[in-house]
Amino acid sequence: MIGAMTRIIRGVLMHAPSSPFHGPGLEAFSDGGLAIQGGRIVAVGAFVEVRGQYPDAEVSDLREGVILPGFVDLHVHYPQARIIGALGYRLLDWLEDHTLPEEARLADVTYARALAKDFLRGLLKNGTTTALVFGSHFAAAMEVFFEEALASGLRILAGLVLSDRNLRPELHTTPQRAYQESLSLARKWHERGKLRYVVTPRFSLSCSEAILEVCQQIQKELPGTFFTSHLNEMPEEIATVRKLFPWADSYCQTYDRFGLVGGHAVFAHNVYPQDAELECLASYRSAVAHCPCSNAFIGSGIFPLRRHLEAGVKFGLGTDVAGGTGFGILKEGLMAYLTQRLLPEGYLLTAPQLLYLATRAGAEALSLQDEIGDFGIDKAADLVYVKPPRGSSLEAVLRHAETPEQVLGAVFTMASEADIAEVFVDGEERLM
Ligand SMILES: O=c1[nH]c(=O)c2nc[nH]c2[nH]1
Ligand SMILES: [Zn+2]
Repeated sequence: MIGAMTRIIRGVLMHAPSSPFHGPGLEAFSDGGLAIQGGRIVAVGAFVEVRGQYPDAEVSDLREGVILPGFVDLHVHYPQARIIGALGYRLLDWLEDHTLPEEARLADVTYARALAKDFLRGLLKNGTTTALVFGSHFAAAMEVFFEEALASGLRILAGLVLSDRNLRPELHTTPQRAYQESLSLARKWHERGKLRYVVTPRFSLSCSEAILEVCQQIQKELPGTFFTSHLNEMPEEIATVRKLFPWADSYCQTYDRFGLVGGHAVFAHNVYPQDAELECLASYRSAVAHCPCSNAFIGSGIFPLRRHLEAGVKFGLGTDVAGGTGFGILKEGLMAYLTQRLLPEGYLLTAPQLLYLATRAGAEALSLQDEIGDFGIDKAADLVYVKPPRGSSLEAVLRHAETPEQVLGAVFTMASEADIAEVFVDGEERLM
């Protein structure tokens, strides 16, 4: 049935199907074609060749901008979509005075549903088609979140957030309730469409050993579920965790003791890892969500990117809204670049590496590299069309760019939400 129900997207195509940290990585087509059937990519290459394979296909001409794979956000908080931009805090007072009061409002399901819509729209408008989402402490808020996520068509991994100490009473659960509510949500939503369930203790600072045991139990009962939490974000936080878990040699061990460091685990931040913690993460093939805007915004510090690379720890990018500054993964790429420049031992990131971190590395962190992350054959046709408005400064720069690296460098440096002209999820336009 070659040619039937096929659509070709024509334009400047760029993707990073392999790691540009270990080879060239970038593949670009200045007049490319990407053929889609049933939401899947069936051909990619020079337009004339793809057109030759599918002569009857409908062609969408998107030659005024750049087409990239959908972005992957490895760490973003649903309850915090409306509280971005609080200046002047550090992590622990930001949580107590600014963030947890807002999270308590999700006890109201009507509020939670409206917020879920704002949140999912925020992802889509910024070109994020897959996200590992930090959820709410309220099971009813997670029910409506999953309903909205399913309707959005986005690939969303999320779960009920668990804590039983050091937050505020409304946000605390008990081990028994945590077990029952998590299992019930996971049984209903895990692997429903593109949704996946994520076991989510907030961070060791707010969890008893009994809660971490419950997390282990849930993962045993539901193999294939994911795991996420925070790790080594700030010195004050790390010192408190040390006091709460005197038997642990490291923050990472507070999770490892309960079997929570595994191949389906993503830890946010890891700004201050010990060497042994990097070895532990690498040996389990766990991943790290690097959130450079958040790390700067709440003053956490600069991510030791080179040490992660050298230790062989997988990492991708996260916006960490609302410790972060917005839903834009492109901005995270730029901030990763800028913060590394400021470190004497910083890693000089290239444009192809930023693209990889924004797309394929996120897919690998979630073990979804066979499904998303680049334009490989049979993958979901999740695409972002970056097309700056006529007369904008980015448009002028792109018009004069001579190489794919220059184009990508300008996109990461200058593009924002206003430049995301269209987002395709499973081959369908989602922004109008
Ligand atoms: O950046 C962060 N945002 C949060 O909401 C949070 N909770 C615990 N640790 C955290 N770090
Ligand atoms: Zn976070």
